[in-house]
Amino acid sequence: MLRIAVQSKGRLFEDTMRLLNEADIKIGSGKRTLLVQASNFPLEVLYLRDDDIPQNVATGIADIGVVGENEYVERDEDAEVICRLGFSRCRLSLAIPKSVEYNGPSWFNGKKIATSYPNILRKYLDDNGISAEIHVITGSVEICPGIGLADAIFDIVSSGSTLISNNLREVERVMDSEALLIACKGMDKDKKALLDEMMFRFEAVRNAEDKKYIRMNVPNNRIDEIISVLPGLKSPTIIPLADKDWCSVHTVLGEKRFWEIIGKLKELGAQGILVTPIEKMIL
Ligand SMILES: Nc1ncnc2c1ncn2[C@@H]1O[C@H](COP(=O)(O)OP(=O)(O)OP(=O)(O)O)[C@@H](O)[C@H]1O
Ligand SMILES: O=P(O)(O)OC[C@H]1O[C@H](OP(=O)(O)OP(=O)(O)O)[C@H](O)[C@@H]1O
Ligand SMILES: [Mg+2]
Repeated sequence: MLRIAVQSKGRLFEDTMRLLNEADIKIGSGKRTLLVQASNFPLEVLYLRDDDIPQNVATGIADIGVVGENEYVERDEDAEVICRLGFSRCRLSLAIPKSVEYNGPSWFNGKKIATSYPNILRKYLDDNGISAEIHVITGSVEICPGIGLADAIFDIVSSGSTLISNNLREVERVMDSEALLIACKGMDKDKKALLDEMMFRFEAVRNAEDKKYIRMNVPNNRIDEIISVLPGLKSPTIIPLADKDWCSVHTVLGEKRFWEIIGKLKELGAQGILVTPIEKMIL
């Protein structure tokens, strides 16, 4: 049985549960139960505060865990990164009161900076030869300059709206972050096999994420031209229609050039173009 540490509530919870759900791993929603077993996969979920996830994984209390890169780097625990998950994207930045003039990182010399990430901040200050005081606070960091607790802050920024509503402006972007899947080093063979199975499923969902399955009717005399604009997996599927002059072409399109390719297909005479999402894709 593999044990995964998941944030019990907060920003990471829903996307982590969605990931497990997409891999067809079913977890009951036993409210207030902190250890829940999946009904169709040898996995149990240990719900924790995100701050505690790196240590619990490093010490093998949980075999794997989902945690923000910011927390993983801050805790500096001996767990390994298995993959980047692409959600909970944010950054750790330095911000100062918006009316104050800023002349570069040396501005922070002699200043007091409030943060929940003292280790990452200390490293940044040392790397840049800045001598500043760090005031550690576990939440509501953005309020600190406004109440005279600090001159500046170092905290998570995503849309920037929390900074704006506290009259702050971002001046240095120090680190980008996203959710990570981390694992205990030296997992045994059986657990490693379960992790590989989970990774295979995640991969199948991820491969399909920005892809669409498209079907269209095409006049036979334009098939070669149509195929030349399609970037399909190997080559498109072509199915004859009852009308002998037409056929149905099926393929997979990425979202990036989707509308450009659809435009070309229409120009080349494709009709009745159907677009459907793909749930999983095994390459
Ligand atoms: N505004 C945001 N946009 C995107 N990602 C964010 C944002 N705020 C936080 N995150 C990411 O989500 C993680 C969890 O954030 P959350 O605010 O739920 O943490 P928390 O309050 O420390 O929760 P806990 O109670 O588990 O300690 C952060 O460590 C960060 O990686
Ligand atoms: O740039 P923004 O989009 O405004 O996001 C940044 C804010 O989001 C997080 O807080 P959250 O909203 O999760 O509340 P919390 O302070 O209770 O964790 C983080 O601590 C910042 O305060
Ligand atoms: Mg936390």
